[in-house]
Amino acid sequence: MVNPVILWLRQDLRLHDQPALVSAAQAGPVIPVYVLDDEAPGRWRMGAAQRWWLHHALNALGEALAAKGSRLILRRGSAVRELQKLADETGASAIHAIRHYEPWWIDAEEKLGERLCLHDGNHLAPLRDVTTGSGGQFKIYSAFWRALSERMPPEKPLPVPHSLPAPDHWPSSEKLSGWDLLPTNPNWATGFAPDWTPGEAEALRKAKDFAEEVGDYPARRDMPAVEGTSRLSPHLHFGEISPRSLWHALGSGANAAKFHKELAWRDFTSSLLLAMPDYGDRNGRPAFDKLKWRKSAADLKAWQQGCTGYPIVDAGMRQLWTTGWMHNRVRMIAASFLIKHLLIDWREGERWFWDTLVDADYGNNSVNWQWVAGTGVDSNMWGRIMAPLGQSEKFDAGDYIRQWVPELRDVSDAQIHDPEDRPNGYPEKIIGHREARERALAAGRAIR
Ligand SMILES: Cc1cc2nc3c(=O)[nH]c(=O)nc-3n(C[C@H](O)[C@H](O)[C@H](O)COP(=O)(O)OP(=O)(O)OC[C@H]3O[C@@H](n4cnc5c(N)ncnc54)[C@H](O)[C@@H]3O)c2cc1C
Repeated sequence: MVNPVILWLRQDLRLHDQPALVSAAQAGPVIPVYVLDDEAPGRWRMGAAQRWWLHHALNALGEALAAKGSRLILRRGSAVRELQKLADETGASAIHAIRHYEPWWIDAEEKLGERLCLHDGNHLAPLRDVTTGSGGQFKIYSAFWRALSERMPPEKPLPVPHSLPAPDHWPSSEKLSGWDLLPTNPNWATGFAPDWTPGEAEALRKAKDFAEEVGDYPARRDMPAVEGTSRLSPHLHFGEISPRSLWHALGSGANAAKFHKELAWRDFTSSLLLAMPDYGDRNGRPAFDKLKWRKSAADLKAWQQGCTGYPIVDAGMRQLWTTGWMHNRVRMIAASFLIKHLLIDWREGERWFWDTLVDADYGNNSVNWQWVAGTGVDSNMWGRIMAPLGQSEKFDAGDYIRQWVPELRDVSDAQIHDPEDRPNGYPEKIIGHREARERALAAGRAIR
């Protein structure tokens, strides 16, 4: 009898280009398992919007595995404990998994020891190998990109194995419905379903469709009113499509060059976590530890609920609440507004995004928040204060605002970015731009 092997699935919920799956299938009968681990990440346990996604993604993966004569085993608790238990129960000889860079996963991987066979596959390149001349992690994206580009294009994606050998006896599995991942009472996710279909099949379909449009990406990616980006971020976060599959789906021509460069940001943020695992909690520049943040529950709530009186900010925050996603340009504007206009600690915004984004990703979220704040190792730009009204006009956000802020539905193009009359109870500005700017600059000067 050949001992089975465990395939430990995390943010790599796919069958195509799945090196851990391919190796496991070559080694023996495969037991695919997903462990819902709310212990290891501590305060970074999966947020509510991600849980909605996870429920549907696991359903889809279970069906895809069943079509191959396999199953998805579900367990809940500490991943290390549950995997050790499962290995003892089944006599599994090894655990195969794709490498991840969140600090809690690195810790779990170390605890599993020699039993664990790790494979690269969720990034464009193995990130421990993309280093500076002195062997450290890059702190600046442009330098990281130069080093990564030398290794591009990435390796060709692996095909789905023809068959998945099943064990003689399947171990027990928990029921997905028992995990209560979907919101009830109230069901705040009713706006998610029209926008999203979690799962590998949809991720691959979207990548194929986007290949037709990728040439327009540079011109359209900053315009929130048009669908000019791939909207693949939650699929990438949950590993329903691998970045190298996506790279190759779009071709290596000049058309896709800008997109490839944006996709590489994902690799950069994971790579930065290797050097600074607590980046989600700690200023990249310690000088900012002394910054006097304002504590205002009322202002934070106004921002979260999209009631700041700045239409572009409010549209973004309402898009986020309704759909679990926000356009990248608007994420920058809304984040800058919280940090600079309201002078509220970037970590408050980061936590809100963590709970409300379907694509919430420890590396991408923390690095981008710190980048906008100017507190990060990759930016020193406290003084860069985005002007929300100017940004709204520049990127032609009128129709986007009308879509997400119904109070302003009938406002003219001339008025939409900063309506003089505030129709239908739309609030006055929470603070004037000039006043906010001066306050933020003064706070920055005080820590010099
Ligand atoms: C304050 C703030 C917080 C953010 N939090 C997250 C987050 O939690 N999760 C997340 O995936 N992205 C985050 N981003 C980055 C970016 O906004 C999203 O990746 C992007 O909007 C997703 O939409 P898309 O898939 O259509 O992007 P596309 O433009 O189609 O890009 C394709 C992919 O490239 C990667 N990518 C693109 N831009 C970035 C970037 N700046 N940083 C890292 N990866 C990038 C993403 O995986 C994205 O899906 C954040 C940005 C800001 C300013």
